[in-house]
Amino acid sequence: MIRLGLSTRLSILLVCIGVAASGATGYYAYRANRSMIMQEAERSLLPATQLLTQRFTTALSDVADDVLVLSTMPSSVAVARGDDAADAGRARLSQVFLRFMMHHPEYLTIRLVTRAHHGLERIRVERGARGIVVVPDGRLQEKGHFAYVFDTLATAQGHAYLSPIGLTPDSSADAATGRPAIYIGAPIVDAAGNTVGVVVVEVDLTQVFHRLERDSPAGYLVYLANEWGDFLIHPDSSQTFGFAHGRRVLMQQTFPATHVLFDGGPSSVTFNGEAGSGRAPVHAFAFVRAPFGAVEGNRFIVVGLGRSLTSVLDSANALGGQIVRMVLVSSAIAIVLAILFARALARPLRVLADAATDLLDDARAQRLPVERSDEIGVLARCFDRMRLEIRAQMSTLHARQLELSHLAGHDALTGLPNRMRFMERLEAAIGHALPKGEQLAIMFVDLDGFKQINDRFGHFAGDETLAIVAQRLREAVAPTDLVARLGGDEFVILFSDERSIDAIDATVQRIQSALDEAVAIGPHRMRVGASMGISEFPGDAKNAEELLAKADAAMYVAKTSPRRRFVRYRDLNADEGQEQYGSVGGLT
Ligand SMILES: Nc1nc2c(ncn2[C@@H]2O[C@H](COP(=O)(O)OP(=O)(O)OP(=O)(O)O)[C@@H](O)[C@H]2O)c(=O)[nH]1
Repeated sequence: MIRLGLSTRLSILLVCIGVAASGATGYYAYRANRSMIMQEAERSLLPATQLLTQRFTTALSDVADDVLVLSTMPSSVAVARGDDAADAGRARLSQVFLRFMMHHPEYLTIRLVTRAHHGLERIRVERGARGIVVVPDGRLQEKGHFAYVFDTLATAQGHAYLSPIGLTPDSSADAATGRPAIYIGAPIVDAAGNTVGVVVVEVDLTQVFHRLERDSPAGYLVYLANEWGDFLIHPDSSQTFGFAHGRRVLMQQTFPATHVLFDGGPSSVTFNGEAGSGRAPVHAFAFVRAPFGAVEGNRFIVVGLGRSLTSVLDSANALGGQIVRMVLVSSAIAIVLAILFARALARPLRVLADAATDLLDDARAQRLPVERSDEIGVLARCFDRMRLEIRAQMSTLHARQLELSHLAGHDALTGLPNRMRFMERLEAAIGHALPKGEQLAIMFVDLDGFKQINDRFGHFAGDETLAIVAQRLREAVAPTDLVARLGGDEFVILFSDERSIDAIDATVQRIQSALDEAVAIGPHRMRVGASMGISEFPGDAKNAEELLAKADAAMYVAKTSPRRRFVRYRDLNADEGQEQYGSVGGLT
């Protein structure tokens, strides 16, 4: 598995944070901008809807004004009362009605209905297939059972009655069967204050609706519903006047957000398609409830406008694209900065780690950021102090180790290598000489009569003597030769250099001369003799132990010989008088 360094991991972390932060910022900026644009579109839609509503109600008010004018004409009162002189007046009034019909193509009928005779029509002018006609008396009907008659009769003087909007029945004007229509009526009140009849105008709303749609901005969807929610205007005409075809298509079902308008809540509501209307999410909607008519059961209408948000959201989407580019650029910058920052942070740590890896490397230690004033600087300074202390401790320890090692391999009294160190050096020398076929020799030196010095002058004098002998032996041999003390009064010398081997006899002479010189111990002067035995590699032995034993044996022969101070081991077998050295017979 690849192990990532601190710098890499820190870079990845910072990059992730940077990219996530810029991405989240961009995303929320886009969302906020989009919802702001949509809310603005909804808000701006509301005044347009209110204006449209006002136009619709104004159009109906104009009709109501006409009706009120007609109902207050003196001839209307006379005709409604059925005065005998009214026939002439009725003819004139019919003409007035006719003219109103001519000026208002949306009027389907204008009726004057008397209260008497079960609401008998006294005048009816209607728009038929053959144009506007005054209906002859024979076709006039009793209308007292129609709501628009008895509701208008119940309406106060000076007020107009507006019927619910419905489709014109078959019995209406021939040319307008099945069209959206409304009855607007006003009571005819005589001088005594009695309501004697009504004037009712039947209005074809098709043209009003068309005008509303025409007046609304292009591309807008127009909706109109009655107080129960039945669509009267809908972009899809099959959704309108469902109640007339035995099915209800209700605004509050199509747009659940409009429920509040029908439940007596606020008089307007705005939302967009994303607010759960079930419509395409690319539309903003505004719906306004407006009072309509004055009679119970005929209370209000709801007008709505829908606006496509496609063009509005285009700018949001353009901004979204720009945000994506900005996020990409800022992410790239974040990546570069994160890498630089992580490296800058990790570099001093790496220097610290390098210095910690090798405490003895001064070049690495010199790169420590000790001059920094931050936490890393504090850490570096602490580390540098610790490093110097460790180094000092290590030097001390090393010196002690060397001392111990020296003590372990040297004799404390004479300072010469001891037996153990001598054997190591001898084995090493044999190992070196063996493959090269070289020679080497050792000399065993044992003092004569040393015990007497101890006994006569004390142990201290013996020690002094041993130290002086060691010094003289060292001076008597070549620098390449190794003098060691085996213990007691026994010394040994290793000759590994070829010239030293050749000059052994001369060396023996020098040793003897050196030892013959009296040793001064305090006021006393004494002589110390020595017996020497020499063995050679590879002639006498093949290994260190054997070589030493044979030098010892040769020395022993010399010690026991009354004439010889030194003996070569190789000479022992050659000597015929081995019995003369019988004490070494077992050593060979
Ligand atoms: N002062 C002193 N005496 C030591 C030391 N080591 C051993 N000795 C003594 O050295 C003496 C050696 O005895 P021997 O081997 O009989 O010595 P010698 O009298 O020279 O006899 P030969 O070797 O047989 O000639 C003993 O008395 C030891 O106690 C030492 O470090 N210092």
